[in-house]
Amino acid sequence: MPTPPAPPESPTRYAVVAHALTKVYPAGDAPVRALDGVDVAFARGAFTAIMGPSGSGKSTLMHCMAGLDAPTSGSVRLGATELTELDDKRLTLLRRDRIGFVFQSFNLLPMLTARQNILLPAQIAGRAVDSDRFAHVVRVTGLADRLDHRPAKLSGGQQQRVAVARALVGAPEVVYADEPTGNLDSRSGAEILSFLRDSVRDLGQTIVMVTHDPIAASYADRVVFLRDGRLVDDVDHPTAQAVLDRLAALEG
Ligand SMILES: Nc1ncnc2c1ncn2[C@@H]1O[C@H](COP(=O)(O)OP(=O)(O)OP(=O)(O)O)[C@@H](O)[C@H]1O
Repeated sequence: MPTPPAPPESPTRYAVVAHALTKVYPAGDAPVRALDGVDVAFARGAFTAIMGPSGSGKSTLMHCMAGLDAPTSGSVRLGATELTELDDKRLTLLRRDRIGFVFQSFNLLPMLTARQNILLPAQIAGRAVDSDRFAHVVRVTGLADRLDHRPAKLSGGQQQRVAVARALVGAPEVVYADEPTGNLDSRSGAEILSFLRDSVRDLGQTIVMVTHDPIAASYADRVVFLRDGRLVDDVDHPTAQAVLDRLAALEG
């Protein structure tokens, strides 16, 4: 079935727009519909969390929106670019040049210093880093006196701060954070979430975060909820309690 085009306002108000997004994993007689017609738009300069019960499709949605996985049907736009029309090579370039990533497992290169890790994506892309932005990101993440340390000499919280700085320094159109506090103690996790929130407020960054944690979600401007591959709820200015209540309702 042909997919209707994404809404025309997407290049301006929204950083990312998914329309009628469906992902089916073949599994013999019982294929899994991980996404089942999702329509969602992520506003520029906003921090949005994606939540839902285990298996509801959160990771699949993020992977399809980030060009890491191809949907079965539907459309994903980053700005004015339709991701589903791009071949693998162009998707790789788009991820490199226009998207930042923060993963649960930090994903730093152990032989490089914090500074080298932060600058690596720009270096690979042959892109100059704005020195004011670098200084700002280093200052807000509190890494100024750690820049010459290798990851093994940094705590988990500091390593994740490096990963956040790396994602932010190139001012990507969107940063996807996948359980960014999953490996951190609560104090380090709160710091990382504050950096993410501040980067939205101070730098106008757009962030989309998958999380299981209602407290983490309460740092976001908005939480969208998935169940069985469908978008079923949406909360603005969430409190941890409001998120817990919605999750309980979804899981009940
Ligand atoms: N590569 C795959 N092959 C087959 N099925 C898959 C694959 N990846 C995900 N699925 C299935 O798709 C559904 C959605 O999975 P997904 O990982 O997106 O959910 P999730 O909400 O992120 O889950 P969790 O909170 O447990 O990480 C699940 O039923 C899952 O088993």
